[in-house]
Amino acid sequence: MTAADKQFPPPPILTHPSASPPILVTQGAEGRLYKTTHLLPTLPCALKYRPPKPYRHPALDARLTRARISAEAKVLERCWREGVPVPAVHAMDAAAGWLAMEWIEGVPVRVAINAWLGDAEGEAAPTNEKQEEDLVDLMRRIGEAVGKLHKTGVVHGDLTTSNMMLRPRGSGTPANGEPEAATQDGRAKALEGEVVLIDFGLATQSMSDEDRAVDLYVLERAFASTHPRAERLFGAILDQYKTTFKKAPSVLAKLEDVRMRGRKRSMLG
Ligand SMILES: Nc1ncnc2c1ncn2[C@@H]1O[C@H](COP(=O)(O)OP(=O)(O)OP(=O)(O)O)[C@@H](O)[C@H]1O
Repeated sequence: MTAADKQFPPPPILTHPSASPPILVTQGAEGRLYKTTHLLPTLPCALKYRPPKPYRHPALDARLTRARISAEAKVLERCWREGVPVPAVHAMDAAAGWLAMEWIEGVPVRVAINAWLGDAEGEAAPTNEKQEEDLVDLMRRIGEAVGKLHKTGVVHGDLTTSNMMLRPRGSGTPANGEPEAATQDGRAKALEGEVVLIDFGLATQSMSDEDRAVDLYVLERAFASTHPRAERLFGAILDQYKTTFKKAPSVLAKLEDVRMRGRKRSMLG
């Protein structure tokens, strides 16, 4: 048990006899993410728990936590209903600060891309056009997922390749959960799978071109800094976004303005 667990023990749902012993996956400033099971010991689930914040007034803290958990669940449910690739919501108790959702197998897209590109410190893995097509294909799947999200009237608020999972199709999950990139065969397979968007903690319902353009801009900036070697391929995401979402042209025009503002800001320091 960590010091944080001692201060605010995990919610009772995690110690219910039907749950498997929870594994703490991440501990962020706002919350913790556990891997456990829900209802059946064979049904893995991701449980997001927002513990009380001792520095906030308890009444305000309770209200904020409840509102955030409910908002995240509502957005996820809306996306799920409309066929956007997101984890399904299994259960929640907003007042107790937790949300249980489908566990997505696979690795974050960030990890898959960087493993495929080769160790950032070392030499870039050699690629020919045919191999590069595998990466472009993944970029298209990202563009499609974001296009579907925006079509639904949701903006994510923190689009990065860490907030997308690459779920292997069928049951071909690598046993250790690591991306397969060591062999040529593994390398080809490392980029296969379905892109699933996660972490809707900052998501909002919005139909505005400006909000959608900012969502794309955040992704563009994050992509350039996380995958500088693949930055020149970012256009494939936007091309597929345009194919998936019919209102894309006005969003992409706005994206030009947002980029311009970004450049001005960085010139001013
Ligand atoms: N449904 C899921 N299935 C599998 N892994 C998940 C799932 N949700 C989250 N994860 C893993 O847990 C990590 C943290 O999750 P998430 O980003 O939602 O939490 P957080 O950053 O603490 O949330 P917030 O930004 O709302 O405070 C993710 O990067 C991912 O590796």
